[in-house]
Amino acid sequence: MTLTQDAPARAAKSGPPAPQASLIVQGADATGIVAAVTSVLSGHGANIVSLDQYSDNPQGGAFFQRTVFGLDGLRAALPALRADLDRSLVDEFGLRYTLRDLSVPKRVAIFASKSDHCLLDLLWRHRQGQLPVTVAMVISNHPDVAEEVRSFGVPFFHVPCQGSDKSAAEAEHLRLLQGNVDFVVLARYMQILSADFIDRVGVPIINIHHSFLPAFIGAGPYAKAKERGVKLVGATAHYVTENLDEGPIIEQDVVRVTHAHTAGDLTRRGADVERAVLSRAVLWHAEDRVIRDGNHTIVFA
Ligand SMILES: Nc1nc2c(c(=O)[nH]1)N[C@@H](CN(C=O)c1ccc(C(=O)N[C@@H](CCC(=O)O)C(=O)O)cc1)CN2
Repeated sequence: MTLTQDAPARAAKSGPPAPQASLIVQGADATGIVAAVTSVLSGHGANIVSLDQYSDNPQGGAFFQRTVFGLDGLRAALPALRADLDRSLVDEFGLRYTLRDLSVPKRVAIFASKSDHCLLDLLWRHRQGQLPVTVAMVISNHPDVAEEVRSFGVPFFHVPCQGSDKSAAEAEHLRLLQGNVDFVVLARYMQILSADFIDRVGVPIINIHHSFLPAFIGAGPYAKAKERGVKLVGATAHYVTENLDEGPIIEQDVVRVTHAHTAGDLTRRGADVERAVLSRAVLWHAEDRVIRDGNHTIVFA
């Protein structure tokens, strides 16, 4: 007869849940990193809520880890936590890390042009509480969506951008953003950003491209897809670099189409995919689930 003794039920902590933070670690893989992270966190009385890790080579390559932990008195503890993480992860292992209080949502600026489906989808999801961000503003090179954006209580700025010289528009963008956002989203914004702007804005920029990259880079992908006779159309959310539509991919998806679909049908079917892909990418970025590694990403979704 086997007697089993259930472990005594641990009494759940009463009161509000402890504030949570994300700790993102990346760098050269080595033995002992996980132990170092958990040792620092436990030494401060933190409770690990989730921990995801990826090493790209068992023989020693790159190390990526996302940890979410809860800690009462988190805000006051952050300086001492950083000091211990600096000593352990940076000085001992030569790693990079970010530590962020998840109760402070990232601030995002959304850029749009005439197609408004991705923009309005993000604003609707945000109003529903599905996107843990603060929408700081919407900027568009067309005035069409001004009233709808303002109906969500979000500031709207019309910054015209015609012709090849975009320097005046980009200068105005930088003035509006003025270091007051944590990332930018291009929600079908149809202007190519200069390398100078990308450098000076200084925060990640997420774009939704309306094709399953690397197919059909650039403008008019649905017309190109119809011409090619594809059986799938898709969308790709990626970080923006100066190389058009070639930045690190965050998320993709596709939908089936047939010979009977017109280019307009492809556009309409693709729009649903664009909205879903962009909202997932924005959510994952907002929750520190995406780690950039050169022109690739590691996504702990
Ligand atoms: N530096 C980058 N800028 C932008 C990227 C990028 O990856 N790197 N993505 C684009 C979005 N995009 C496709 O998803 C795209 C937008 C616009 C064009 C384009 O040819 N635009 C013309 C003007 C078109 C117009 O005025 O209607 C241009 O800018 O000269 C191609 C692809 C956003 N920017």
